[in-house]
Amino acid sequence: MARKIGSRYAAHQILGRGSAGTVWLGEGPEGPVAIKLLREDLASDQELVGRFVQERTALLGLEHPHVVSVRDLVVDGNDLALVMDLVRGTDLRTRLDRERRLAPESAAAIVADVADGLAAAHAAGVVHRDVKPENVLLDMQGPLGPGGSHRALLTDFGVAKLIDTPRRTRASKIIGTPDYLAPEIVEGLPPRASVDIYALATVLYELLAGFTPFGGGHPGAVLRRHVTETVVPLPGIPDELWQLLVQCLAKAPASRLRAPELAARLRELLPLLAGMPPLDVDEPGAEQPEDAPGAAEEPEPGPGPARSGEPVRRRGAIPLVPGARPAGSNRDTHTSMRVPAPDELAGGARGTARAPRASGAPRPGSARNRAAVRRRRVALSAGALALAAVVGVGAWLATSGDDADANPQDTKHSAPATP
Ligand SMILES: Nc1ncnc2c1ncn2[C@@H]1O[C@H](COP(=O)(O)OP(=O)(O)OP(=O)(O)O)[C@@H](O)[C@H]1O
Repeated sequence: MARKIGSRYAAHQILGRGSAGTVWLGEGPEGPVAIKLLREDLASDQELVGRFVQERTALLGLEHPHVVSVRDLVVDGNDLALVMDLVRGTDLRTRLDRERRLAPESAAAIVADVADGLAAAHAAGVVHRDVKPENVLLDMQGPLGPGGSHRALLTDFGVAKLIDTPRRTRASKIIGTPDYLAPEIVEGLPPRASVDIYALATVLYELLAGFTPFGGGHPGAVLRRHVTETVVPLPGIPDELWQLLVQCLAKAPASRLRAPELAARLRELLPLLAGMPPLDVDEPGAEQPEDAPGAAEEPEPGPGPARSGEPVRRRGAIPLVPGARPAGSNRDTHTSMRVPAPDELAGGARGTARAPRASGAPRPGSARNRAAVRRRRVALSAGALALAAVVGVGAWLATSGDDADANPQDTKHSAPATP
């Protein structure tokens, strides 16, 4: 039976669940819609209410074929709901979990679409701050694009922010998902449009490789790698595409391309990439999870294909919403965390990021390598414990809100930013 949402909408069927609520297939006065309904037990949570309002605010007046439009915000008793354009399809994470890696042409076409959506958001003065495969929807009803890919749309502007909000002090809090966080965010600088480019380049790398360039293990180690490590080339990637990736993953924000240029450059590359199969990249170092603090108690594999054909499980993010992980979901969600001090970033909880290797090359986690890994782990454990102490789980969840230009959701104030 349909559930009424306010006076104008009815929710018919669950399409998916996120950390803060459920997305329903619904009906409104103008036809089918998607309705994101805040979980009832979270209705009194000002932080999450702020996210819903923020999403509506950020997208006011933004209409673009590669952005999911928000049509309405409904407040009705305990119900708080965002009414969005319905995208008939799936999200990019689901597709990536299913296929492990995408063909370069398809990956480039999807990322070009998202870059177009970002270009529109940036032109409207909005930085998304949480670009990741979970927040890209694929429209499977529309016509197919290059490489047989579906039109991609950027969604979930719940932590979006106006680009030029003045700020007085260095940020003390990080909002985002560790694997996709630009180094300047980790260093406490204000989020500019270039953070979205870095995150989107990370997504492109992930679509091609099956894992993110700096992900895996303890969140503190992931943050540090963004700042200190350089990305390792993917075997078999065409040089032009690699150069584009490297430029957009530059540590210096000013060196990255802007969104319209990224979209254009990717589209120029499509003929070159046409017909190329997915890259032959095998899983990164199998020793990865063992190095992480607490890894012994958590036998989950790191990024890369999971054992026994299970979907990939990524660690490294602590849900912003306590107890919010949807049943059966292995998704990370965005996180609110403390900015590490410079000396914390300089030291290493772990050695280097996982080096991609061509399929068939010796596995870093093989018996041959295990003794060396063990030796290295002993040497690293002191550093790992030190970093875990300063960037520990408790700190991530209990950050103090002294960020000078924090969003409503950052500081638990309820007033939304206005454009
Ligand atoms: N506009 C939409 N049209 C169709 N399906 C949607 C739409 N928005 C979201 N969904 C579906 O609902 C699911 C949950 O979306 P939601 O934005 O709540 O969560 P998420 O982004 O996966 O996680 P989180 O909110 O925790 O970051 C998505 O994975 C997608 O499958």
